[in-house]
Order: sequence, then C-alpha cells, then structure tokens
Amino acid sequence: MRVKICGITNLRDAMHAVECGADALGFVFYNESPRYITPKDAKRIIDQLPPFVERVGLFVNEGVETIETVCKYSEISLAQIHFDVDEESLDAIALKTLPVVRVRSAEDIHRFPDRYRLVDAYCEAYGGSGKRLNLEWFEGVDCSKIILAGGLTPENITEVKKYGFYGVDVSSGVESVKGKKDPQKVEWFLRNAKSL
Ligand SMILES: O=C(O)c1ccccc1NCC(=O)[C@H](O)[C@H](O)COP(=O)(O)O
Repeated sequence: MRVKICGITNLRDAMHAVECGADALGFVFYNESPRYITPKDAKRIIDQLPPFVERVGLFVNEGVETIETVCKYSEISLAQIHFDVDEESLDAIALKTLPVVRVRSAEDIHRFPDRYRLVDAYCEAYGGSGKRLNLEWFEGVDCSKIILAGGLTPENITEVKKYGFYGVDVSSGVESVKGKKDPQKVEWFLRNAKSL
C-alpha cells in the first residue's frame, strides 16, 4: 500500500518520512492552514529530495494558472485539488491531478470512478481534521483507485489494509503539533502500512 505523508513544512520531516519509506509527500499551499508552506520553502525541500518521491501540492479554491505556476516553480509532480471540481476543470490543468472527494454519505465514494482520487471525511473547514470515514462503506467496492484519508493513525492503519486501497494519506495522525511531524509516529505508521 502506497503512503503519502501530508502537511510537510520542513526538510527534517521530509527526509525522515522518505527514509522510513514514504512514497509521496504533501505540501499545503493554502495560507489559512497551520501547515501552510510557501512555494519557495517547498522548492527548497523538494530540491533536496532523492528520486522516485512523488511531490504533491494541495490547493484550495485556486485558479488553473496559479496551480500550474506554483507547481512548475516548486517542482510539484501532482496537484491535489481540494475544492469542488468537475472532470472538465481537472482536464484543464496541465499536470497530473488528484481530485479530493469530501465524503458526506456513502454514495460520495463513487465520484470520479475512473480516476485516481483521494477520499476524505467531510469537514466544514479544509484540512487534516483527524475525522474518520466509515470503513463499512468500502465493503465490496473497487478501491484500486482510491487513496484513503482522514483520521488514520499508526494504531488503526492495519485495519484498512484488507480493502485494497491504492494508497493512504495521513497528516494529523503522525504529528506532534500542527505542522510538525512526530518521527516515531511517522516510522510506526509506515512500518504498519507497508508490512504484509
Ligand atoms: O492539512 C491541512 O491543513 C489542509 C489544508 C487545506 C487542505 C487540505 C489540508 N490537509 C489535507 C490532508 O492533510 C490530507 O489530505 C488528509 O485530509 C489527511 O488528514 P488527517 O485526517 O489529518 O490525517
């Protein structure tokens, strides 16, 4: 199962997550977030990453031009789109995108069935809220294009494995304080997520 560690704000957290086996790192370009990072600081971190690590930029209510400009400048490889979009708007962005489905009820998990998508619990405010989804909703569902997010922790990650998700995404569940990762929790999360 692939793992994205989200809400990276500093080089130490980034390198440690990669050393522990993270496949992707998330950078929050939403300036109301406690995990906000400037494109310049994200670039400084990304410049030092080893190869084969996906760099994901998170965007809330931004236009195509801003998304493309920030991603190009910071060398973001995938744009995670947190606001309501349709297929057409996603296709208008000139780089790989990952729509976020903010789930209010079970049927929402079937949005964008042909796309890789991040499925997270709905929350009024944007951002790593720690709120969990009802896993029973995924029984019998093809989860091979779904990245599960929301309230995952080193303790509960093992129970999601049986659903066959493409990947998982964690932020607050591996933090010591908002915007700062707890190295032990990151290591523990990745060990549990990656073990067979
Ligand atoms: O983390 C934020 O502050 C944030 C702000 C704006 C948009 C998205 C944001 N975070 C999203 C995530 O970190 C993840 O996609 C996911 O929701 C995991 O969150 P958590 O429940 O804390 O593990």
